[in-house]
Amino acid sequence: MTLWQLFQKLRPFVRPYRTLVIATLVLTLIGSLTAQVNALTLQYAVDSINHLIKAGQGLAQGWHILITISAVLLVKEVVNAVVQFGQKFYGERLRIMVSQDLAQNIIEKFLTYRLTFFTEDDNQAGKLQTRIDRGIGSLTRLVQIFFIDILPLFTSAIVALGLMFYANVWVGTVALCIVPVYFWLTYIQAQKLGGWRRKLRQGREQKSQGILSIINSITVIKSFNRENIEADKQLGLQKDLTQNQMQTRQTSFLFDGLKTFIEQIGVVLIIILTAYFVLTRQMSIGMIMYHVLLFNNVSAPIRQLHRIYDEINDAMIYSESFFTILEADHEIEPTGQQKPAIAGQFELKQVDFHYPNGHHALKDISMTIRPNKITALVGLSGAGKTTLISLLDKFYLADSGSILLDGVDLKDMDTAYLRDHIGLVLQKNHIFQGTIEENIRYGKMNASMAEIVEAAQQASIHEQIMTLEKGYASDALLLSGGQQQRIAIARMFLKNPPIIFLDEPTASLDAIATEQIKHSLDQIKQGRTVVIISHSLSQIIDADYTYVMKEGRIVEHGEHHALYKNSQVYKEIFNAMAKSLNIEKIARTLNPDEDLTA
Ligand SMILES: Nc1ncnc2c1ncn2[C@@H]1O[C@H](COP(=O)(O)OP(=O)(O)OP(=O)(O)O)[C@@H](O)[C@H]1O
Repeated sequence: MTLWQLFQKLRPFVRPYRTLVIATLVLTLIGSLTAQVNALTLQYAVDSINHLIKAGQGLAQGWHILITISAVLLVKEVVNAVVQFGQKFYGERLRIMVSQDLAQNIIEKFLTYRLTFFTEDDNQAGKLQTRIDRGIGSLTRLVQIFFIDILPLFTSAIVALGLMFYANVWVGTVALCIVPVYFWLTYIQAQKLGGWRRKLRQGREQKSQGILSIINSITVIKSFNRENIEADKQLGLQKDLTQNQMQTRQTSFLFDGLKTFIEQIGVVLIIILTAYFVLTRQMSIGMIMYHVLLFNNVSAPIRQLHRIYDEINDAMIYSESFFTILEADHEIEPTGQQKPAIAGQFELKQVDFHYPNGHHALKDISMTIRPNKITALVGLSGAGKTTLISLLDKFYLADSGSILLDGVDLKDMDTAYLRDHIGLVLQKNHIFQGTIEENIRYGKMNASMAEIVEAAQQASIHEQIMTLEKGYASDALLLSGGQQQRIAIARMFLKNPPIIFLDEPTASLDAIATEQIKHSLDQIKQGRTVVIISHSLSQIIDADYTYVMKEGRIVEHGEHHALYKNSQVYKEIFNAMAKSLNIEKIARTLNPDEDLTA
């Protein structure tokens, strides 16, 4: 991306703050004029005093000069203070507002993206966050650099150069000739530093990632006694970082020295040239100070050039990936228009699905999920059960074949409408940062407290919530895994949808909680379309109809008894589940007197 393209992309974000931009520009112009006042005043002071001395006059006649200088400098300082404050304040305000809009825009945008976007390798949680953070950081820095650094400094430099040319073409030309040398040195410096600075940043990121990883894996590290290995890993990173820092500093100091040298040569040349004009009576002596101070204003922005160059380069790199995310319109979740009355009958016809990484997860799936019935999906790990539910919820679209809900193709159905009618409880707990109340309310944003309590009671978690000091205002993330799962179930009770997908809803619960929830789930299953994935015998037996999946295909289906009698895979899985439960021993424990072999 070129700088011009970058500015074009930033324009819509800056446009709403036109007044701020204009105010900053006006102040910048005033600032660049006041920046030249010192040079003018000093020239006036030197020439006037020189004139007095030549005329044999003293302090008595010079008072007015001192008063004029003091008044001019005082007014200039006051104006300058106001201008600088306004300029920094408006510039900073602009930066903050643009940063806020960029952040909000990208969040609003990627919330509309389909699930495949989030499962792409480049968009994993940490990576996506870093790309967004860095993008916003560098883009707002660019706005800041432009309005707070570049614009005032360069305007002042151009005005100073103009004044030098106006005073004398030769002096102006000397000042102008120094600029390309400076530019060239800065360019080389930025080139050399660019790579190292990037490595430095990467090193710092790796270091903080490393610390994070240690904190996250502290239990494993300690249980394996691997503290020394982890410390050594960090030492390696630290050494690279230190070496990089030293190299960066070395180069910086070298070039800073070179640039100061060139700048001083410029100053000396200007003094010599102006002195020549003074001695040949073409200029007054005050012009020496005048030119030196103006030249200082010319070289000031160039001194910062390598930093600015570097930051612009960074901004271009990071903002590229930021805008890739922001402009990924092809990732926007597709939606149809239809909003039919939902009875809850799914019809799948020859559905095929590949994940974005190419994994063929569903193959030629044809099945019917009936309303008011419980349909179980059974299969070994990785068979494709969760994937199938994801397609029913339109998280992914089938590659081929069709999925109909009450006769309407899911592709033609309004996606938000569809999801309003589906309740999803997954095997992983989905608890947001916040209170228990907020977490349950997620199922129905305008629910009353009474409804929330009722939902919690249905999910058998109310009593436990009441034992907490803060009750429903307690931090939901502090609950145990089982309790969190029941909060998720309460959320679904509150949503009260006609279709329910349960993906191992009791997998993380203890036996008693499972039993309590089983009762609640039995209640909510009434009169709805329920699809349940479970490795629990009792839940599978309860299903009205069962589909058995293997390696992405439906291999068997039927009602429990018939299926068990006539199937292979189902029988195998069912027997294995029963065996793992050690049913014989359990039965003997429960009925010690019964002859189990009879
Ligand atoms: N986001 C993904 N990208 C690529 N492959 C995936 C993704 N999610 C799942 N898979 C793969 O698709 C296959 C089916 O996974 P799925 O989660 O549907 O299985 P499952 O039957 O629900 O298993 P389990 O009982 O362990 O939850 C697996 O081989 C899995 O590795």
